[in-house]
Amino acid sequence: MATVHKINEDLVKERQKCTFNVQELTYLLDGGEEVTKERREFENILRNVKELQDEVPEVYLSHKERYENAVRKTCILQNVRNDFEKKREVLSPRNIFRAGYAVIKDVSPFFLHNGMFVPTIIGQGTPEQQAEWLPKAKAMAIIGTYAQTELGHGTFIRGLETTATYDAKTEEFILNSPKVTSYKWWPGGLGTTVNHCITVAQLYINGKKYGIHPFIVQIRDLETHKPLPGIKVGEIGPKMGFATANNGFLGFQNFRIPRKNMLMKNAQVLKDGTFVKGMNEKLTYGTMVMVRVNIVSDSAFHTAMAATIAVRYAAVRHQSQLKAKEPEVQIIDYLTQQHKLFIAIATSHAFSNTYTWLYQAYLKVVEDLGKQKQDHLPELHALSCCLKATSSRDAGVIVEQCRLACGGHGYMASSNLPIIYGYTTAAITYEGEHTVLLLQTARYLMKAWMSALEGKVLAPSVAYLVDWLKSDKQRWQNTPEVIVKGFQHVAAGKIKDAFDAIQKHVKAGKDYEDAWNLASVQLIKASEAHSRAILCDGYLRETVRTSSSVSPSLAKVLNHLVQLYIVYWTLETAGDLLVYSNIGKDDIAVLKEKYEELLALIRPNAVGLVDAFDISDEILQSTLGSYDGRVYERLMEEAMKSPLNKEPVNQSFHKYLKPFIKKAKL
Ligand SMILES: CCCCCCCCCC/C=C\CCCCCCC/C=C/C(=O)SCCNC(=O)CCNC(=O)[C@H](O)C(C)(C)COP(=O)(O)OP(=O)(O)OC[C@H]1O[C@@H](n2cnc3c(N)ncnc32)[C@H](O)[C@@H]1OP(=O)(O)O
Ligand SMILES: Cc1cc2nc3c(=O)[nH]c(=O)nc-3n(C[C@H](O)[C@H](O)[C@H](O)COP(=O)(O)OP(=O)(O)OC[C@H]3O[C@@H](n4cnc5c(N)ncnc54)[C@H](O)[C@@H]3O)c2cc1C
Repeated sequence: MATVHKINEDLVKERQKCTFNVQELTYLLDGGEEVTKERREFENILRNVKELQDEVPEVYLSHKERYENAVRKTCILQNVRNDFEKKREVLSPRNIFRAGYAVIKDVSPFFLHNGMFVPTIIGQGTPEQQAEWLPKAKAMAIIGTYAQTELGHGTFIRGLETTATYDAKTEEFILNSPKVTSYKWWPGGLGTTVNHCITVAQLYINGKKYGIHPFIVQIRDLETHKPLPGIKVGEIGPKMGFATANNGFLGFQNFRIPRKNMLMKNAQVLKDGTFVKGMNEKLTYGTMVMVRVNIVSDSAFHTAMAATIAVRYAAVRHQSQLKAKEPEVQIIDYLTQQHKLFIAIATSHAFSNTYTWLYQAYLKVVEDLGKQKQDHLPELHALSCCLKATSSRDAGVIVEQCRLACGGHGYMASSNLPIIYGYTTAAITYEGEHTVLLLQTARYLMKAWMSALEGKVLAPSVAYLVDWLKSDKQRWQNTPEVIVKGFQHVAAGKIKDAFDAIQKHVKAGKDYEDAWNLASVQLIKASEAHSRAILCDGYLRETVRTSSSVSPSLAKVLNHLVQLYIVYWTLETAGDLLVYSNIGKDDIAVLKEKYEELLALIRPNAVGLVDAFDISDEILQSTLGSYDGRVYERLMEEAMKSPLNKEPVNQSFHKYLKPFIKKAKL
């Protein structure tokens, strides 16, 4: 029988202090009691699968062993999931995504199968293609990835070099990787796991180039798993994180695939080689839009993980005295510690709320596209780009801040903060590099500004530009609503400045593209300011909306969190607000006090708030963040698992140290 340990006394006291119902908040964050129950049930089943327990912590395994262990466990996870779904409803993707952390610890080699391969078939395939590939893909009879990036190009996908040349005689495409730079590079699971992939390649028909399109390609034999003739595939080697994601490379040499393997929901190639244009060529980029939306949710989860670890640890950890002769204090009682941590909790809520409305906006666009309507696509693209960029970047900063807040122990692998940092920061680069995505949003903002100047009606997310042009700056008040307006004024002011800078360069004789480049630092600042205004506005609106449907005690805490988020960012961007809004120095002084008040109000609920994220110990994988708070015992237990502690004297002593010391004595 498993030993039951006492919960750390500080954590017991913290939980007693909590002023709201933790369970109620968990249900709210999950999207309903049923979702929470489903998640807990599934996590509970996984907890009891003996084969999923690691005898040796993964960190001590070699690169190869780690990967093999991840594949072994991912297969078990998939089987458990299948059994679960036979008896009950299909698990929500977010619940499987969370459970994956309990099993794989790092990133699953199947990550891209569920995350991009299946969604691309759904988003880019015709009904016939879906009927052919989806059942096999969903049942995992075939396993796939998304192979777009190449050694030479990741951002500029119009520059991809893999070619798909149509041969009308055989009704096939011939895939080729003409140069080393045209090799696919990065796709998760490609290294040694998948047997299929979506390959994004330049289409050629009768010597004419038709741009990039997605193709389903089988790359390995389904029986032997050997690469098919004409395929060169392998793993790219160790990275900063993503240790078990099995990222790979792939090259083609006259590799033929049937015509029906080009995903043709948008553009089509007919048997005789006629090219039929799609409604909008950018719809080929649809999977990326979907993943960018999902990354906002991932960022919320990664931030919640780091906050849970660091807040519980801060409640357990005592260090230094505030007053002489008094006991050492819990480090969570240092205001500087609260400053580092409470924003982490609020940020996770901000991203969850943002994801909720952004995902609805995404679904609406998908529905519209089904009716051949694409009016909201540019706005969705602009929003998904800047919110992916800002949420992943903020999450990276927050996770690192949480690590620093745990002092030396945060640097331990067993805290799990390094792995969380690895996958959080990867998201800043993948699915569209940070700066590049901000610049995509900036393109939209420049057009919106021009439309505002022309008096046109703007899309809701940029409608504030019209208000800004119409009215004088509003009289400042230190209320969340007026502060959000202030963020909109900053965004509008920066958008105007960037626009004017471009115009200035153009007037001075520069090409528009050069003028754009010269103004691009201002453009990304405008995009960042726009993101912050959107995040604060959306978070505030969602909080007001949900507050009416939850208990008053919870509504109060949610209100403290949203205020903290807004005031934190006011103080962080005070310089900008002073330039672009009516805020005064005195208002900032008042807000500094307000911020300290909010920290004090949140303090008794800090542990309750991270408990409400309801991240099980198996998912958290952290010596510092476990529910029972046995921090020191767990650190010691984990240290004892080091292979170096398995023998009293390591052989290197006899081999190297002893002769070395002897020589030194002579
Ligand atoms: C253990 C079990 C686990 C189970 C798990 C279950 C999981 C389920 C839940 C899953 C949750 C999360 C899953 C996450 C999976 C994450 C996997 C991550 C791994 C990483 C993958 C990758 O990185 S894939 C590769 C991504 N690559 C990129 O993002 C490339 C970035 N570059 C681009 O997008 C383009 O090249 C760029 C947009 C920068 C430029 O394109 P270009 O064609 O040159 O266009 P422009 O000239 O700049 O613009 C022309 C106009 O087009 C408009 N536009 C551009 N893009 C879009 C678009 N996507 N949609 C609409 N419109 C677009 C642009 O705005 C311009 O318009 P304008 O009017 O002319 O201004
Ligand atoms: C962990 C991880 C997993 C990945 N998984 C996959 C996968 O499964 N499938 C897949 O296809 N790809 C994958 N990728 C690749 C990823 O999508 C690309 O790395 C990403 O899109 C960035 O492209 P890049 O590497 O070419 O960077 P680059 O574009 O070369 O960026 C380098 C620098 O140049 C700057 N830059 C580039 N273009 C511009 C511009 N127009 N204006 C201003 N600055 C610019 C960037 O801001 C950046 O600072 C993965 C990457 C990582 C790190």
